[in-house]
Amino acid sequence: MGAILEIKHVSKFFGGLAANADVSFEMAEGMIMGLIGPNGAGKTTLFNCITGYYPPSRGEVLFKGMRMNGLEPNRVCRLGMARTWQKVRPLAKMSVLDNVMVGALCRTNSLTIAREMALEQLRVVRMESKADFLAGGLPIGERKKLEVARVLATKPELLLLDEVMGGLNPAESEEIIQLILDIRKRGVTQMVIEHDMKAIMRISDRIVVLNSGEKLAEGSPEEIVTNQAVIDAYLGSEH
Ligand SMILES: Nc1ncnc2c1ncn2[C@@H]1O[C@H](COP(=O)(O)OP(=O)(O)OP(=O)(O)O)[C@@H](O)[C@H]1O
Repeated sequence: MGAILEIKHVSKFFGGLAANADVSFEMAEGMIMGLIGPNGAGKTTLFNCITGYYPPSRGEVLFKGMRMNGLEPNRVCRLGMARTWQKVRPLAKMSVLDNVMVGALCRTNSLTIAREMALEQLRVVRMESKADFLAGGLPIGERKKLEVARVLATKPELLLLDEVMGGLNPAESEEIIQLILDIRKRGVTQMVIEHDMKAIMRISDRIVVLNSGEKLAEGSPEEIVTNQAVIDAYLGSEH
C-alpha cells in the first residue's frame, strides 16, 4: 500500500519560535499513527499544517500525492481529510443529529441524504438515541463522540484526532479506543494525538514523537517505549 500522507520537511514559525522544525514522515494507507510529545511540542500545529489550516512556513504536505499547502478547509474536507478539535465546540443550540448533518453536507446538498448519513454515523458512535437532544447539554464524553460522528459524516479517508480522550474517565476512554479500532476496520487511516500512553501504545501501528517542534523519534510502540531519548524527553522512567 502506498503513502496516503507525506510530510516533507515541514516547519512552522511563529515569530522566532519554531513550533514545527523540519518534520518529515509518511503514513501508509489504513494505519493508525500516534503523535505524542510534551505540552507545546508542536502536535496541534502539525495538525493545522496538515489540514491546510495553517500554511507551513517551509516544506510541504502531500495527501494522496496532492499538495495541501494553503487549501481551504472545505476543499480539504472534500478531498477526504477531516480533523477533530481539542476543544470540542458543538453547535450548542442545534440537535445532535443536525450537528452531524453539518458534516455530511460536505458530501451532499440533499438534506434527506445528509440525514441518513448522519444517522448512520450516530449509530457508529452509539448515540442514535440522542439524535434529538440539544448538543449543548451533552456531557463531555458524549460531546467527544459527537465530534467523531460529525467528522466521520464527512466520509474521510484520513482522520486526524486531537486528544479525543482528554478529560474522559477510563470507561469513556475505552469506548473511544474501541471506536478508533472500529474506524480502522472500515479502512480509514488515522493520526491520533493523545497524552494517555497506555491508550496510544495499544492503538498505534507506529508512533512519531515530537519535542520542541522537532521529530525526536519514529517507530513501532515497542521501539518508542524503549527509546532512551524519548524516555528522557517525555516518558520518564515509570513507563
Ligand atoms: N497561533 C500561534 N501563535 C503563536 N504561537 C503558537 C501558536 N500556536 C501554537 N503556538 C506555540 O507553538 C508551540 C507548539 O504548540 P502546539 O499547540 O502545537 O503544541 P502541542 O504539542 O499541541 O501541545 P499540547 O500537548 O499542550 O496541546 C507552543 O510553544 C505554542 O505556544
